Formats: sequence, structure tokens, C-alpha cells
Amino acid sequence: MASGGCRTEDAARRRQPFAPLPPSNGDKAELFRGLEAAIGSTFGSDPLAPPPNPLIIVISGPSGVGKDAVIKRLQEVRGGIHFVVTATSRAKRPGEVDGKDYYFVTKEEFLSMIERNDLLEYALVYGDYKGIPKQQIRDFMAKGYDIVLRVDIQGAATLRSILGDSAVFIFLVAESEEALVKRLIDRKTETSDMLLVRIATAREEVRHMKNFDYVVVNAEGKLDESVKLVESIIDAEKAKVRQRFVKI
Ligand SMILES: Nc1ncnc2c1ncn2[C@@H]1O[C@H](COP(=O)(O)OP(=O)(O)OP(=O)(O)O)[C@@H](O)[C@H]1O
Repeated sequence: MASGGCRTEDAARRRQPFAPLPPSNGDKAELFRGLEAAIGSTFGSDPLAPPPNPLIIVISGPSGVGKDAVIKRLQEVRGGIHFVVTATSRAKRPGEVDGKDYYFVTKEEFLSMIERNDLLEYALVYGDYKGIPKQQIRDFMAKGYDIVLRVDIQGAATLRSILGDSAVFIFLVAESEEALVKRLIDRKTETSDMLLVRIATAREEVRHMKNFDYVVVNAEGKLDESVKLVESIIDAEKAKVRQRFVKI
């Protein structure tokens, strides 16, 4: 059991004696000035809490859990968030917009980005490179934006080793394995074989939850609740006395 703290000296008694206050005549402005005079300085109007640092929020979780859906909704309901556009060496698909869906670069350009150390994290996925441009993060953080990164579980592990506790790591899960499988089936984007791989991978990935700071359950039909919880996490992080400080 923790022992109680014992204060031996009253803080007020340790202070210098104050200058006497003028007799009160009920005038608030006069009382204010009198208090300033008694304490020996004017009362400042600067905020007592320092401005919160911009955050890097890493959102990860198994395939189909709703990462894109949560991030899309978060951007709709909350300002001051920049969702990082990934650079990729894969060819643009019809309907995709350069600078919105991805930054499309050639393989040579991507390799020189790696060479110049321009990427926070990158991976070769099915023969195509994908990576997070550092400069984009720097530019938006300098403007006071919070940064949201969407990565797979391995990407989150890499980012944790690079950023440590300087970023906030959120793990998104479905309410149950059963719900996740149903959602993946409903999405109709995968063949049965691909589904099997994704589901087996998801089962393994859930074990990585312990390496995250927060877990958010994205339950069926409860997208707005999940987004509210992510917002609460961001708000709580902004109210921390000891703020995370991230340097890219
Ligand atoms: N809370 C929810 N309730 C019902 N459906 C949802 C919910 N969240 C997301 N979905 C739907 O589930 C499907 C998968 O979501 P989404 O594509 O956002 O997942 P993801 O984690 O980004 O997947 P992947 O990693 O495979 O790209 C989508 O059809 C999406 O609209």
C-alpha cells in the first residue's frame, strides 16, 4: 500500500509577506489593480498551458478492419489533420489522382529517394515500392498540422523502431474475428484464396497489439464511435503535461 505524503510546511507561510491591500470599495477593477500591486507584478494574459506539439498518429491494424474508412471520416470531422500521401513506383490506375491517392514516381526516382534518405519508411510490396516522404511530414508539422500515417503491421513495427514513443500508435481491431471475416467477405474485393491469406495474416497480426499505445474497436455499423475515440485520444494527447516531441 502506498504511504501518504506529509506536508510539513504550509506553502503560503513560506512566501514573502504581501503589500497591504487597499480597503475594498466593491469596485472589481480596483480590486484587480490592488491585487496586482500587492503581489508586485501585473497579471499576464498569456495562456498558462503551452501550445501542444503537433502529433504523428500511426494508424494500423489488420486488412479490412476499416483503417481507410476511419481516416477518411476523421478528416471529414476534424480539421488540422494531414493524412500523408504515400509515394509509390507502381503505375497509376484509372481514376487515381497523382498527389491525392499517391505520389506516382518512377522506380529510378524512388531508388534515388531511398538513396537521399528522403523516406521515413518504405517497403517493396508485390514488386512495387511504397514509402512515406519525410519532407511532406516536416512541411505540414511546421504549419501545426497533426500527421496521420496509415501503415500495415510491419510498417508500424518499423516506425516504432524509428520514432519510439515520439509518435502515437493506434491499433484498429474489429469487435471479433468473426466480424472481421464477414466484413472482408462483404467488401468483395478479394478472391477466396486471397481472403484466406488475409484472414490468416489478420489472426497473426492481432498479437502485435501489445506494441501499440491505444486500441480502438471499429465495430460493425459503429464507424462514428471509432472516429470519436480516435479524436478523444488526440485530445488527451494534446492535454498531456509531458508532450511527445517528434523530430523527422
Ligand atoms: N465500422 C464499420 N462498420 C461497417 N463497415 C465498415 C466499418 N468500418 C469499415 N467498414 C467497411 O469495411 C470495409 C473495409 O474497410 P477499409 O477498406 O477501410 O479497411 P482497411 O483496413 O483500410 O483495409 P485494407 O488494409 O485491406 O486496405 C469497407 O467496405 C468499409 O466501408
